[in-house]
Amino acid sequence: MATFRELGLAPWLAEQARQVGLSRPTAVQAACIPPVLQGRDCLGCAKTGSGKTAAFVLPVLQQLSEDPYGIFCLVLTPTRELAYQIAEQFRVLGKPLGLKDCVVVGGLDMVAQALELSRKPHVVIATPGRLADHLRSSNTFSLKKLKFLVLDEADRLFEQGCADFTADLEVILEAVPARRQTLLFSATLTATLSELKSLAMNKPFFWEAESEVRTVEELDQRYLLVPEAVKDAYLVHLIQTFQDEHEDWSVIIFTKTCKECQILNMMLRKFKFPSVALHSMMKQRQRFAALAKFKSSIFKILIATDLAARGLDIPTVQVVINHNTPGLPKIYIHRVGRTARAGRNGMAITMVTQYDIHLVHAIEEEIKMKLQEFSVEERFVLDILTHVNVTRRECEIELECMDFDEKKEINKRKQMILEGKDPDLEAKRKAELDKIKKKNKKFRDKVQQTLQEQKQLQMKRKLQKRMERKNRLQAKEEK
Ligand SMILES: Nc1ncnc2c1ncn2[C@@H]1O[C@H](COP(=O)(O)OP(=O)(O)OP(=O)(O)O)[C@@H](O)[C@H]1O
Repeated sequence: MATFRELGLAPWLAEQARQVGLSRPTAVQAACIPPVLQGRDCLGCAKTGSGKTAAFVLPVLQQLSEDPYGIFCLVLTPTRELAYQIAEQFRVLGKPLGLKDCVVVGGLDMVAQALELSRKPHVVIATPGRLADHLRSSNTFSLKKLKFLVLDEADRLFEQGCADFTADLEVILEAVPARRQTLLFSATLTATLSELKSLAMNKPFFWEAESEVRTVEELDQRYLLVPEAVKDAYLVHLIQTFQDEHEDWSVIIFTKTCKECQILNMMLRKFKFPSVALHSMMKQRQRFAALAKFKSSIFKILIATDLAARGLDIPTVQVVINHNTPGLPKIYIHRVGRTARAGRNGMAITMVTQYDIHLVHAIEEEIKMKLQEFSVEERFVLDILTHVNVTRRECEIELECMDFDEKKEINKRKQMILEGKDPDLEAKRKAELDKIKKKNKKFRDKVQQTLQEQKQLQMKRKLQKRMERKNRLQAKEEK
């Protein structure tokens, strides 16, 4: 593999990379840095933890050092935590340049951000929502001279998931010049490739790591078949085992909802495990504080929603536990990619209930490999089952007293107002939709019931006939 110098990076930058521990380029860096330096657009698809961030940070810094002006580069990324992580990479690698960066994310003071933007930072790292808000509301900065537009986790930015960035991206794309270099990176680009290609029109260079399997070799991928009702007892047992068997351990547990995340955190704390929660219903300062505590290994367990599924680079994470089987294989790939990064080993354990088997098959099909079973001595789980279930119920009651659901409702309304929707009108629409759904369900149930009854009747008749035939035969034999 070539050196950073051979890829075309300046000596100062190659030296800076070496000093921060990047001695030789990874495959995605070796493939993407030269075309980016040549001025081409780039779409890079490489596995989790393979160094995609430096694959765009390094060439941007090199070009910036040659011709520094205004806001030179804009990086968009789906989560606030990820924005800070990328900014950190720009800072450490761009230290010799005296790089000025600005992070623009939601949940923090907008005025302070507007001031920072007006001071023309070299690089802006932003989540789409907040940057679009700034563009809509102020004219203190311009993106018109931008040289680079980077979309990290590019497929997520264009997905219409629970956070839909489409409207905000439209505002941003209006504000950036058409003549620019566009760089798109993700571990899962392929499904959204055609949409993304329309953004990168400057002799786009597409690179995808050559590999049949979509996850890294160093990752040991397991599943644990558990009945829904005893899931938490298995979880407590797993965590207890890690704690007992390893000196230095660090685990991320992914949950389906914010509420589940909060309850599990409360529950694990009651069992005296050092855990912190990370989900979108927490205040931004709490989110950063939780992540900092986990990164510094003060707390060994991070319980998170899919907010933490993409991009977060915490080298100490040895195990990822999926408390629910992810509904989409893509989410699975990103979640388990929080461990086994940069050549390290790691393990992912996915809890699978009787209702999730089809999801596991979809995951296996996508990643092109089979998950292995993780075995647990069930008697240990049985020993703690009642205690765990009672503790969980206590936590649920505590959370109900904290009006968690009510807060969620308030947040939802706030979000709708921000999106220009009328919450009451939306609620009315939803109620009407629910009514129709209920009616349809009632009809379906009735049809189902009738079919069932007919089936039972047929069975009964069949049985009756069989009995009659038997009786007749018996009577004949007796004669
Ligand atoms: N050339 C290199 N040599 C050694 N380590 C590297 C090199 N490039 C990057 N790394 C390290 O690898 C780790 C993962 O890098 P990075 O976060 O960029 O991965 P990624 O491909 O963006 O992953 P994800 O898809 O999860 O976002 C980081 O800790 C980073 O410092």
